[in-house]
Order: sequence, then C-alpha cells, then structure tokens
Amino acid sequence: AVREEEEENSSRRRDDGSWKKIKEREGKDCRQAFTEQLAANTSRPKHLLVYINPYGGKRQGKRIYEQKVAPLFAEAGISTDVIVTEYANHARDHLRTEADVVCVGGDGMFSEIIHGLIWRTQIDGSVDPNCPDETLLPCSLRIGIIPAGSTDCICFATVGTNDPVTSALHIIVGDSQPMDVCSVHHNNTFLRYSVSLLGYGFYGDVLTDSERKRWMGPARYDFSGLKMFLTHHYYEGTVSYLPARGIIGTPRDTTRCRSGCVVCQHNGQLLSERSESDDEWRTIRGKFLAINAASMSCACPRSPKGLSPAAHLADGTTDLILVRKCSRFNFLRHLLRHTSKDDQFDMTFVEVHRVRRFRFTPRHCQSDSELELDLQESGKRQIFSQICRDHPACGCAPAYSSWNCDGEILTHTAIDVRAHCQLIKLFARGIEEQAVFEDLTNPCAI
Ligand SMILES: Nc1ncnc2c1ncn2[C@@H]1O[C@H](COP(=O)(O)OP(=O)(O)OP(=O)(O)O)[C@@H](O)[C@H]1O
Repeated sequence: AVREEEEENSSRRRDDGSWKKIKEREGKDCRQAFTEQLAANTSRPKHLLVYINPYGGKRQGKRIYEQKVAPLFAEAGISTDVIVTEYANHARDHLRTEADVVCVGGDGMFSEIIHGLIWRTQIDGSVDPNCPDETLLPCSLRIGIIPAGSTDCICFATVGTNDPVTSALHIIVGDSQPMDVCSVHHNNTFLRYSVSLLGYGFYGDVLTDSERKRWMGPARYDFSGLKMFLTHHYYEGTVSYLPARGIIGTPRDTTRCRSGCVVCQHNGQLLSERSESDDEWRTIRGKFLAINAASMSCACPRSPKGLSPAAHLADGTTDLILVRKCSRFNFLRHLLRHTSKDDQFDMTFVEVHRVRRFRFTPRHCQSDSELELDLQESGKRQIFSQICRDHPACGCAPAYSSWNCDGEILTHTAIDVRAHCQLIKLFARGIEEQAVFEDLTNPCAI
C-alpha cells in the first residue's frame, strides 16, 4: 500500500521497496523525474479501456476510479475510454482486443473480463474454444485490477494488497505478471475458465447453500460453512489426472510464489515445450468429502495461507487436493490446519498432486463397466448403497455435489479441466512482501 511518511524520518529510512507518497514541496522535482522515467519506459500503456462495475462490493467502484485512479492516469499521460457497465456481461460482450484493459470491481467482474478476452482471442485466432484438446492462444493484452468488489482475492494474490492506488501505479509503470488459466469442459462443450479455485463437495456445497442465503450478506459464508461441515456429505466418483512431470516444485514446498518466481519461469518454459502426451494418466476412485483444484495459493486476508500455500501463479499446473471420506473430527483437524503453521496435506485421508489436467466423473455418471469394477474392488455388494445410487432421492445422502468455479456454480458435475500456462497477463508484479502470509492468527481462515 502507499505510505505517507514524516519528512525527517523518510530521509533516514532505508528504501524497503514499497510505494511512498511524496510531499508537496519535493513533489515538483520528483514529478519531473517520474515523468521522464515514464517516457523512457516502453512497456507502459498509452491507452486503456476501463470497465467499472457500479454495483460491485459497496457500490464504490465509480467513486474509487474517479477520485483515486483517473487523476493518476491523467498525470501519467494515459488516455482512457471509460465504460460504466449497465448489466452483467456488458464488459464481456463489449470487449475488443485492441487496448489493455482495466477492471474496476471484484473477482466476478475480473472473471467476466477474462472470459471476454480469452474467448475473443481464440475466435480471432481460429481456435475452437469448445474443444478441450485445443492449445489456447495466449492473450497479448494486459489486465489491470482496481479492487472495488466484496471479494478481491485475485488482486490480493497478484499484487499483495487490495489498494486502488497501488494497483493504479502498477498499471502506470507497465508491470506485467503472467497467469495460468484452467479451461473447464463437459464433453465437447466449454463451461468456464478458472484462475483460482475449483471445488467439488465441501466448497461446492457451501457456495450452493450460501447463494440461497444472499439476504444474510457476507455472514452467509460462515453460516453455510458451518452447516455443510455438520452435514458432512461425501460423494463418490472417479478422478483421473495427468501429473506434471519434470517440473521443479511440489505442493508440499515451504517456499512461496513471489515476484520474479523462478519456478514459474522454469516450469512455464518447460511445459510450453512439452506435449501432454508425454505424461501418463492416473486414476483414483473413491468417496470424497472435497475435491479441490487450486491454480494459485488462494490466499486472501480471510485465509492468509490459502488452500494450497505453495501453488504458483504461472507454472502451468494446478494443485489437485483430494480429501477422502473421514470422521467429522478429522475433517475439522484438516480445516483448522489452514489457519496454523501445520501442513494441511500431512494427513492419511488427504492427498495432493500437481497436475496439468484432470477429469472427474461422479459415480452416478459412470458407465456400467466402471461401476462393476468398483464393486469388485470393494469386494462386497452392498444392497443398500446400490438402492441409494439408483434412487438418490431416498433421502440418505445426495448423490452428487456441484462445482464451485471461482465463486460460480457450474451446471455439470462431470468435467475435464486443463491448465493453460501463462494464458493471460496482469498489470502486477506478484507478491513482494513476505509478511502478508505470516499472520496466521485469523480464526476465520477456513
Ligand atoms: N451493471 C451491472 N449490473 C449488474 N451486474 C453487473 C453489472 N456489471 C457487472 N455485473 C456483474 O456483477 C458481478 C459481481 O461483480 P463484482 O465482482 O465486481 O462484485 P462483488 O461484489 O465482488 O461480487 P462477487 O463477490 O459476487 O464477485 C459480476 O459477475 C458481473 O458480471
């Protein structure tokens, strides 16, 4: 965040790399030096297409942009076309691939914009976005996020703070942070793109339940979280995945993805040269409380460690986390570890794999031969579970959950997910400050 310093202290203090606000008297010289530096910087944008969601978060998007951001763009000589959206998907449908884009809003608005940008890039490049096997074309334009939503996790994960002025300065100096995107398909139909979390079971159920309780405001997430924890539903199905081979880094690393991350640079290069057919599919059948795929740590002020603390923004992979059926007590232990220094993956019923692609088929969609195989594997024919599968409405447990895709509910449960390495670029540098993740005292983290 931008810090205003006392003049006499600031001259003595060591430069810690954070943004500082300059006092009026020194301002004139510095402004000239800043303008000269900006003129010499060729990667900075000259023109921007700005989309403002006036209804995001506390409905402050327009005010934040006009008061805090627009004056800085004008000072830096950046021209803008500003569109205040009039309806959901206005920005997605309006987007053209001619100018870098600024999104003023929350994660939902960012998602809308990347859908417009990625889709248009594929259509312009004659790539079929409905085909899950197509290698998608990277988007050449950069996206800046001015946080003005109720959830601003993507901004937090890529800039390290949710501060509109800091984000505006990253845009002005032309920073660039590549980012992976997962495509989600059902058979040969495109469903959605995801940049943070895909969650089936626990996180899908929490979202579905909380959507019915919008009237409760942000408290609905805590309420639905507690309710779904007590309900303790598990779901049967088959997960197949392509492990990311030859890469450096694992989901159990203690190092984190930071500004200038060498893991992202190395793996990004490696995976863009290697084809998926070099890897072998693996299959796991079972009963799961949660199946999560984290394409970034998913850390945010509410959850400082995130779902997969060592996940990377731009290494071409996603961390597939499988939480098998276990007791409520053990599941609680697993959830609580997201708030402590203990490893949440170091439990017998949890496994985590760094993957390039995965598929999920819920049990009620499996073919008869797959079901027969399941029965042979379990070694016994349980008449009641057979009745439950055939008649999921019998009330003992729902047969399937929903996928939570970056906060949106997907319409299908059988999905094919593929990580596309460095598909988009943001006006950001990644997280620079270590301290942001070290506050594990927040009990709301689950
Ligand atoms: N003018 C508009 N009217 C209604 N909805 C809009 C408008 N502009 C954008 N939207 C939609 O509003 C949704 C939420 O936007 P945004 O992310 O900015 O706010 P938010 O408060 O953080 O919401 P959420 O937490 O649900 O993501 C987005 O999915 C976007 O498509």
